Amino acid sequence: MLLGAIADDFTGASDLANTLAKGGMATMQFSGIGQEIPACEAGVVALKTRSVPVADAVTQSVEAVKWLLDAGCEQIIFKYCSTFDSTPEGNIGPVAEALLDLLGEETAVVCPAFPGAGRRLFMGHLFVGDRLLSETGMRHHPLTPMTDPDIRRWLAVQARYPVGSVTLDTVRDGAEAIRAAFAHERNEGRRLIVTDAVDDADLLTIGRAVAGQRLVTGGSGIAQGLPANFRAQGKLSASASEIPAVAGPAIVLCGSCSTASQNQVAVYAKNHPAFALDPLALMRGEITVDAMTRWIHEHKDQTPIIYSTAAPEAVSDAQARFGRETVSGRIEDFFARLARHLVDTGTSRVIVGGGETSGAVVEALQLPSLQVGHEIDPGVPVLVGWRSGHVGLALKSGNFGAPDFFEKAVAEVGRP
Ligand SMILES: Nc1ncnc2c1ncn2[C@@H]1O[C@H](COP(=O)(O)OP(=O)(O)OP(=O)(O)O)[C@@H](O)[C@H]1O
Ligand SMILES: O=C(O)[C@@H](O)C(=O)CO
Repeated sequence: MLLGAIADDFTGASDLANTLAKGGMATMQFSGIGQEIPACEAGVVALKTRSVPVADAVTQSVEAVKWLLDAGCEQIIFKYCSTFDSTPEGNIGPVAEALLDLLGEETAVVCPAFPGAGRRLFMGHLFVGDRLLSETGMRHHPLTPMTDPDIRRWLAVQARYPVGSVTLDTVRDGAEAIRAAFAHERNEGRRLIVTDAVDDADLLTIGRAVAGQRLVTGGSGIAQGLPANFRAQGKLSASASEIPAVAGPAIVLCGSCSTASQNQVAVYAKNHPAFALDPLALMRGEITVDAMTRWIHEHKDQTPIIYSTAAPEAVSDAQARFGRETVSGRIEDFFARLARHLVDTGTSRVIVGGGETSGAVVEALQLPSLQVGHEIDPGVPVLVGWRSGHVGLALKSGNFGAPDFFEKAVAEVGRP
């Protein structure tokens, strides 16, 4: 393995794995660490560290990176969300600083931009489409509400060391200019350097500038330019990886409350049986995995969707009654147990909406290694794992995908 990555959630991991696979690297996605490593050039370890306590996120990230280094990785990517999902405590700053220390690097780029999904960084400010981050639905995120679009200021609250900045004018001056700007920031004692990128060409330029740096941090966009650095050194094989076909019943599970997910659920529910999981009923123990499975099996020919997706007011109401972590945990746990029960009773294709939800589901399915296949929509590839048979998956980040994403995913997951 040449290039190793840790991602702070599972959909983020498959988003990054998708970028690396499209860049021509033989790529695997791992759930946690310690398993046997199949032959590959890039490996992305999916963690579930976005919303855990800071110390846990740091420990898990450091352990995973040590495992990747042992596997031979020359460069490490720390992948977080293209909407920089984090809180004033972390976890992006503390994890990035711990990795700098581990890797013996003084600086690392910080660039969440992903223009293909409308995330652009200009003058340190993050935009989603034509809106500042804090003016989008991210303001109401159930776990990491993003209320400040200035990534330099938001990261500075989390970080121990002063935060640096390289703006678009320098990026457009080319890779040498970026390297010089990084050196300047380092001399000023600034270690994490928020770097603007507005289009894919900017990300490719930044990719060239960070060739040879041990740590790169960002959204999946930052990885676009990295395969070329390894190819230029003659280190990549030419063969494309292939995934096996997976036939059999599919299920759609959505625990994401993002604006895009709300629309996608509504579109899918027009033509498929749909069950809205009510968090209050779940908390009262009125919905069981057994009962849900019976309902799903009755409708299995029409590929039903189960969703907890709800509007911000309903989410706040449930959180106010039971506490944010408690209600999130209960919903994630339900989806996880349901997915495991379904796969163990014949479902072979699982489409999940939401990063935390995907993490809970993949962990419950105990799929240590996932092969990365073709792209369904930007940032969402088809994945295939093994649990007493092949299991096809799509893990959709909350805000990714076209309105008809779930319909498309049902058609694409399982296709080799
Ligand atoms: N109706 C609800 N009320 C309260 N919390 C909910 C509700 N539905 C889902 N949740 C919780 O909100 C969180 C949503 O996070 P998740 O990462 O799955 O989606 P997302 O943030 O939209 O996706 P991504 O992280 O990929 O952008 C989960 O912990 C989930 O259990
Ligand atoms: O970067 C993104 O937006 C996604 O890969 C993600 O991490 C959402 O959970």
